Amino acid sequence: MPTPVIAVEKLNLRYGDFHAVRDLSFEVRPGELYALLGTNGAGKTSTLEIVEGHRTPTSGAVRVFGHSPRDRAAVRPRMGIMLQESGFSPDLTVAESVRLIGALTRRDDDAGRVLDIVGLTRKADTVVAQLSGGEKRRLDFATAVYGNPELLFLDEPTTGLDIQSRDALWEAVDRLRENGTTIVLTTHYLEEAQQRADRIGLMHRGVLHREGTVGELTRSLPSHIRFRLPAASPALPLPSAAAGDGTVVVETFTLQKDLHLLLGWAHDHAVEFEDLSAGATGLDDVFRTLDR
Ligand SMILES: Nc1ncnc2c1ncn2[C@@H]1O[C@H](COP(=O)(O)OP(=O)(O)OP(=O)(O)O)[C@@H](O)[C@H]1O
Repeated sequence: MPTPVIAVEKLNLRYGDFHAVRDLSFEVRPGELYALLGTNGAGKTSTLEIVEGHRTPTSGAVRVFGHSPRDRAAVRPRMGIMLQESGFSPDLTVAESVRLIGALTRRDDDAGRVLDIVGLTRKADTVVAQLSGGEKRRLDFATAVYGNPELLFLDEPTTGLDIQSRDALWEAVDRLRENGTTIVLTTHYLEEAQQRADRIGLMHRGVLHREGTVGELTRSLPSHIRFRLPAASPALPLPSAAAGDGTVVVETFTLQKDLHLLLGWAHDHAVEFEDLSAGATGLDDVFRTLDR
């Protein structure tokens, strides 16, 4: 097993009396996209702030590239950070902001190159105060990827972005991954994590509730087949439940087989299913199993 890029062991964080992160342990391996997901207030941002070196834990061990995250000289040049809220100076231009933050990372790059990635070339001379919310997010991303960091933190990167900007952002992430960049992602857009994460850590109330690939997290939950039946249909060949709106729901761990059986039955009985849908279990189903 290669040395992890991030190693977190028995991390605890208290805000006064409030125990926000409890005995959290996880590793992020070289080149993987690790999604730290969870419910509101689960402790994701607090955890990332510690790993990024912005916050001191109450107890526990954190290593980034084998160093303490507080060892700025060793760690900062190797990581790019896209925070949830940007801290740009409103009266600097877009290009000046990139150059300033780029200089702080001590990585070399060209401001024009990263602005091109996020489609902000035409705004290079605009002051930050005049950017839209989505443009500020894109500027955030541009500064995070300045100099192709080995480790990239993306904290809810696509919130407020239109579909073209989202696609452009993920395309840029894909290119970084081809070069071996390790990514840590938090997002509430579960389908983004479902499509892209190599592994997922699922946090709830300060605890790492579950961890694994999407397959590992969803395997223990059934898939659903949903449809409406015309009045006076014969009895179904499978156990089913009725949802409040009259939809019939079949829960199954063998989706393809049961769907085949149902469609064959419908054909034999000349029954037309209305609003038929069949879906594999998603991360959203896993989230719904967490109590509030
Ligand atoms: N500075 C602070 N002082 C006191 N409590 C805090 C502070 N920052 C965060 N908290 C609390 O710690 C908990 C974890 O917050 P955190 O921002 O890490 O959660 P999160 O998982 O990122 O949530 P979200 O998905 O809503 O962004 C929350 O209950 C929050 O209210």
